[in-house]
Amino acid sequence: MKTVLSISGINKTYQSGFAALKDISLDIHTGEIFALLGQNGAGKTTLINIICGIVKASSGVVKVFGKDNVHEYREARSEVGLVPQELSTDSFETVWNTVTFSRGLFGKPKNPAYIEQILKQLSLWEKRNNKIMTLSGGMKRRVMIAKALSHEPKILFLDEPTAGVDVSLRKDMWELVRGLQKTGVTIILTTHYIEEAEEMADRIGVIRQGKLILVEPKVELMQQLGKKQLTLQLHQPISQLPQSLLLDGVSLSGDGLLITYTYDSQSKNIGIAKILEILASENITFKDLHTSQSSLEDIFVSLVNEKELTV
Ligand SMILES: Nc1ncnc2c1ncn2[C@@H]1O[C@H](COP(=O)(O)OP(=O)(O)OP(=O)(O)O)[C@@H](O)[C@H]1O
Repeated sequence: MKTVLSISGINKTYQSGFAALKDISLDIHTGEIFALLGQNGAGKTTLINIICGIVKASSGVVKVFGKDNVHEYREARSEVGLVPQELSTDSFETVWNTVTFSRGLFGKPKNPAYIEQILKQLSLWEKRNNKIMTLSGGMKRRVMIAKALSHEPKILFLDEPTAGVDVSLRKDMWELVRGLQKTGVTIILTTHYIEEAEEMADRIGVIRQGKLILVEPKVELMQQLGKKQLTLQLHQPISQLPQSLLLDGVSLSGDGLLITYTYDSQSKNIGIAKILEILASENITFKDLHTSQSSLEDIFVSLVNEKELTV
């Protein structure tokens, strides 16, 4: 897999002395959608701003298509588009002028056919002559995307693309991002919404208190998250599990009253029916049984709340 963006050993300590990023290293692959998850203040925007050259790292190296984003700033920056969290456009300008002007800022020659193409792709063509102030919030967000795409970047950063956006617009946005991916753009987005990462991402990174604590392909993460648990509350405590139940995922509580069986739906496991059969054959009776399933949300919350970093 080709690496389009390589981040190594990035640290950022703000002037206030606050260490916002701690030794971040990450490679982004061609054509993937990478979701960076983290709570408020985790460091997501700081990282994106460093990559895009808006904030200076205290140490570390960022390379965009092999170009150092400090020493070869122009080349590196020309490959990157950024849709910032805050909507900032000149309200009195038209959509067309705003997007065209943005392209000019990167020193790219005029290309009306390309601008037309992205405005159509973003369903903004009908509004091309409208002043930005006359557009709805969702349309303004699309204008921000059009601006970010105006100089034909190969990597697009979307910082909280759907913050404060209603459900239907969020779905439209997802469609749009998938469409961009099909045109060969690599996409990195930050989000608070777990479902957004679940829906969109090929890989997920979790950032907590300035540290990148996990990077996983979504499918693998979902398998971890797909864990289920069966809990059996016994009538009588037992001192230890019978030999036939000494299996992976089966455990007994300290008071000998609860047997739990944790399994993941994808992998082979001996099955609930089998466990119940063994219990019956061992004359172990239970008065209650319940199953539970951890969600992506559970895992994420437990990851970001852990006091000490163990990963
Ligand atoms: N210019 C600055 N000076 C000092 N501290 C800053 C500065 N900018 C950001 N920070 C701090 O760095 C930390 C990371 O902020 P950042 O904006 O990167 O977080 P985030 O993960 O994007 O959060 P959110 O989801 O709320 O946007 C926060 O504690 C923030 O207060």
